[in-house]
Amino acid sequence: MERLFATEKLGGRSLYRFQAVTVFAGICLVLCYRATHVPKAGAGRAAWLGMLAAELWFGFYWVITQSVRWCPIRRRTFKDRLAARYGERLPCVDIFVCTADPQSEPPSLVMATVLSLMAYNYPPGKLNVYLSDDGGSILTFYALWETSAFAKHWLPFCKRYNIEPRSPAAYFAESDNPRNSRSLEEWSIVKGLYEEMTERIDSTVRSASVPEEIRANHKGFSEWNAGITSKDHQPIVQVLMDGKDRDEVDNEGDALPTLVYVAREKRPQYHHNFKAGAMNALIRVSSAISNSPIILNVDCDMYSNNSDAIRDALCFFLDEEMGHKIAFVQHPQNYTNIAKNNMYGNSFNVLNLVELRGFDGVGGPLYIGTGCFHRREILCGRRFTNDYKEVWDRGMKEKRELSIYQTEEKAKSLTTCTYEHNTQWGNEIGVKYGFPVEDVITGLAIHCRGWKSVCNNPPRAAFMGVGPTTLAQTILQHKRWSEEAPPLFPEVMSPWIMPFIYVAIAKNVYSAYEALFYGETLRGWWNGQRMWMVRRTTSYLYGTIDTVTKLLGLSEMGFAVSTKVSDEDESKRYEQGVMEFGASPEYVIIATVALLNLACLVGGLCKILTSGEASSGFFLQVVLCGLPVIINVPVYEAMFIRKDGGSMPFSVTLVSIGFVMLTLSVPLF
Ligand SMILES: O=c1ccn([C@@H]2O[C@H](COP(=O)(O)OP(=O)(O)O[C@H]3O[C@H](CO)[C@@H](O)[C@H](O)[C@H]3O)[C@@H](O)[C@H]2O)c(=O)[nH]1
Ligand SMILES: [Mn+2]
Repeated sequence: MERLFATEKLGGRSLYRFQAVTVFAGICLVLCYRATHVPKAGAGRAAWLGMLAAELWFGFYWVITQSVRWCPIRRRTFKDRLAARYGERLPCVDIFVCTADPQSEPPSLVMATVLSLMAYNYPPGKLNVYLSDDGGSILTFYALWETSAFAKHWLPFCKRYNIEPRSPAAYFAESDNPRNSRSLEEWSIVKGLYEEMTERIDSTVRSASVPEEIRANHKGFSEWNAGITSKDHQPIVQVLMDGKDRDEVDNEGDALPTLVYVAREKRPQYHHNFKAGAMNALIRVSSAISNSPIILNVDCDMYSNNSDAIRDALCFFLDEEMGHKIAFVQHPQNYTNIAKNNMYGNSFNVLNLVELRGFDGVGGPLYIGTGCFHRREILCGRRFTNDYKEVWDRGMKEKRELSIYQTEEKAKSLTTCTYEHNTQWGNEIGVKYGFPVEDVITGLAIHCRGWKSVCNNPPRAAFMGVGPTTLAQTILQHKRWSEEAPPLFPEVMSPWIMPFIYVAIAKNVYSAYEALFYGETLRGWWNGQRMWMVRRTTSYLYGTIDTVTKLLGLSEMGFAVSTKVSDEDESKRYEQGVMEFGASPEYVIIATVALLNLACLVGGLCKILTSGEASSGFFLQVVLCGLPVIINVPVYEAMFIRKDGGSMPFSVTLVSIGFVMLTLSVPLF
């Protein structure tokens, strides 16, 4: 039987492999140099030990990171074969969207995501969209209620003109007129309706309350009585559209997807486990309402950009030869709002195009929390066995046994605070608890149970999201995701200098080449290097400290939701590619590191000039300080030149100068 997908090796890897192997050889030589050049006690032994540790660590890092990049693969799907074999006899799909806070995640943005997912090119009766609202907010519920009405215009419009993308926000932002001139009149009507709806949602969110006359329109509003707060409320489950209801049709008389609002119970005395907790509540709520064998989950800012993505994913799951081994199909995270030249290093081209595919070549990519199709059974903890048969017609029943009201009540009982007590939820079942990167750990656990995963990256990206637009947001995100002395180097004329120079140059030149090859700019690569430095000294440091204090039981895990909007000045600077600083400890670290490098460079140059030591091992040290100084130019600008609202606050500059003087005054070894 013809396969539903093809796997191809990514070509052109010989250059890469040459680079990886020779750099590795270089690292070995560097270590040889260390081993044969041990300074006498007192004469820099401590610094020598520090360098040795750093080089050993780098060697280890090199072997680990290169092994997953060794043989990346690319997948291609054959949707025509899927159509020929199955027609519209396709499985039901449940789609989960998570939102947490109407202030940092504006409901109108979330609704554009919801609409894009409802509009998939897929039998609507088989689609079920669930919105989890961890903010438990009537504003979000109101926005979803508006959306259920607008969907009746939007869905037939999308299908008639076969438009892409199907997020109305992204679609109308793309151009001022429709690509298909036949649709002009309808295009204007739908656009008008969309803008009016967005305006109503935004102004309701601004006023922070829903007027009485609107509340009268749907029974769901009555859930919000006076006492409700986002941290203290009963479970709420409201089916806003029922795909199984024959009378529920769009403006053309076609069936509609099911649309459900979910706010799991929250009480201050119970831990809610953030997004992982929301996902597990959704798994159970959906099992009572639609129980589809396939689950797609996206973050609220990740809209569907390719209406065929479900059919694409099914080409993997339904493939006769491999499908039964595949637990999940992960799509890369693409962002629409990447600043010029990737200022904050948030463009993941290389990650998406090399690393996810590299993982795919060795058993499957990680689960990265969004843009991922799972099989329900496997997400719920099933181990791999060769004889497992998926029940593809799950959730297909024409009629429910319970009424909608009874179904909602049952679903509510599955999302109470105590439901999971003394169960395996969050451990063996569902998404794992206790890690800020719940997604990665959950994916690894699935691999440990014997399953494989695949990475799919169709030519038209399946999902598009909003990346962080300020430095603070980026540091925060990466924090969550992670939880000089006497001549140290060989002299310029010594042959020992070769491996040092080779490792440094080959690694960086190759990484720049790779970035260019995958569509970044040189500036973008350069900015990415700066962000690596910033992240290593802030996010990962904080993450490590957090993890250690948590292990010692001194603090608890948190999940700070990243903001999806920024103020006008901030956005302007973001668009112009000007970095945004502020007054908190991470900026002190950034400024101190930058100043220290500058001080070392100046010190080193002075020493060379005054004592003519240019031929000594100092040369490499100066280069090593010089590079970070060049990379840090935007930081010096923010400290000493810029005067705008995003420049480095004077207090931060002052404190970091203090730190630098303190460091330099301590005699090292
Ligand atoms: O208590 C919470 C906290 C967050 N979220 C949702 O989780 C998603 C991700 O949160 P966000 O603040 O956007 O974090 P990011 O760093 O952008 O998320 C990335 O990293 C997370 C792990 O740290 C993954 O879960 C995400 O899928 C991945 O996109 C959003 O839709 C939130 O609404 C909840 O539902 N409940
Ligand atoms: Mn996000």
